[in-house]
Amino acid sequence: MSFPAGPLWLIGCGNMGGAMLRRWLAAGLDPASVTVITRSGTGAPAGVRSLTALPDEAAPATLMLALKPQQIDAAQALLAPLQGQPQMLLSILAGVDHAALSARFTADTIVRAMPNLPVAIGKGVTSLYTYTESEDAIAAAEAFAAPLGHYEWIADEAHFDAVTALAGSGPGFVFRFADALAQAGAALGLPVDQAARLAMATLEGSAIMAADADVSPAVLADRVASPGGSTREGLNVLDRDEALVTLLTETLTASERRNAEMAAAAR
Ligand SMILES: NC(=O)C1=CN([C@@H]2O[C@H](COP(=O)(O)OP(=O)(O)OC[C@H]3O[C@@H](n4cnc5c(N)ncnc54)[C@H](OP(=O)(O)O)[C@@H]3O)[C@@H](O)[C@H]2O)C=CC1
Ligand SMILES: O=C(O)[C@@H]1CCC=N1
Repeated sequence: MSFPAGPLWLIGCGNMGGAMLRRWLAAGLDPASVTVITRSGTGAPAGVRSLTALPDEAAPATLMLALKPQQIDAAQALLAPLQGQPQMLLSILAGVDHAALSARFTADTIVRAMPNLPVAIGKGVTSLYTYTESEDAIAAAEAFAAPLGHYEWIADEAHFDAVTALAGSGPGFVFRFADALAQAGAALGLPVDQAARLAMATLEGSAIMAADADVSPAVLADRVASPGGSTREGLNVLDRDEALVTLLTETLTASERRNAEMAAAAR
């Protein structure tokens, strides 16, 4: 799948915008077609035009908002003099909904995308949402999403904050789990660096195996747990009163609520 024709401008290019752009460049996007606009003029990959103000040029084919949700008003002010309108406005702003975007920006098509950090290695998850039924616009959005890893369309925008909590923030929770696993090993007396290495390699192998398996992670967990053995004793702790499920439900609920707050602030 090739990238849509025409220029791509990014407003903001930090942790996430930078990760996406670097992946696109690695997948063959022409750096000469890309412009990054930030306040500091930093963060753009080599070969990409980096500006601190809107250029005196016609609107690009694709305009991506990659600054913080709290910076949406600054983006609106920056883009006010834009000449014409982009074919696609791609927003990765957590929480900020289609209505808030369309009240501030004009584009042939507005697409919300919620990536996660592993897009940097082409193993990300990107959730997409749009009102449009234009096949060309949908194909253009998918052309940007495909090099990033797994992507799917979310049918109901009301689910977008939950999707953001699960997959957008998810790597943060998984990284924290990896750290906790290592800390728990160290608490049992293992050298700290060895516990960290073992935890990370265990997570890597388990994630790859679960992703490729034809059975659920729950079934795989039971395969690790020999009857009467030690894994079952550990699983009993995680399963007692659904402790882990309860903790993660609370975790996602808190993130989802924050996304909703940011959405409300942007309306
Ligand atoms: N980090 C993640 O894992 C994920 C983030 N997101 C979303 O991605 C967006 C960006 O997050 P993240 O990359 O982490 O944030 P960062 O703080 O790393 O990056 C923000 C970028 O916006 C630029 N910026 C800030 N203000 C302006 C402005 N007024 N005009 C132009 N550029 C500006 C910053 O550069 P400068 O300061 O030089 O202007 C910087 O390049 C957020 O909306 C977030 O919800 C979505 C999914 C996952
Ligand atoms: O923390 C945030 O607000 C963003 C949204 C998903 C991941 N990072």
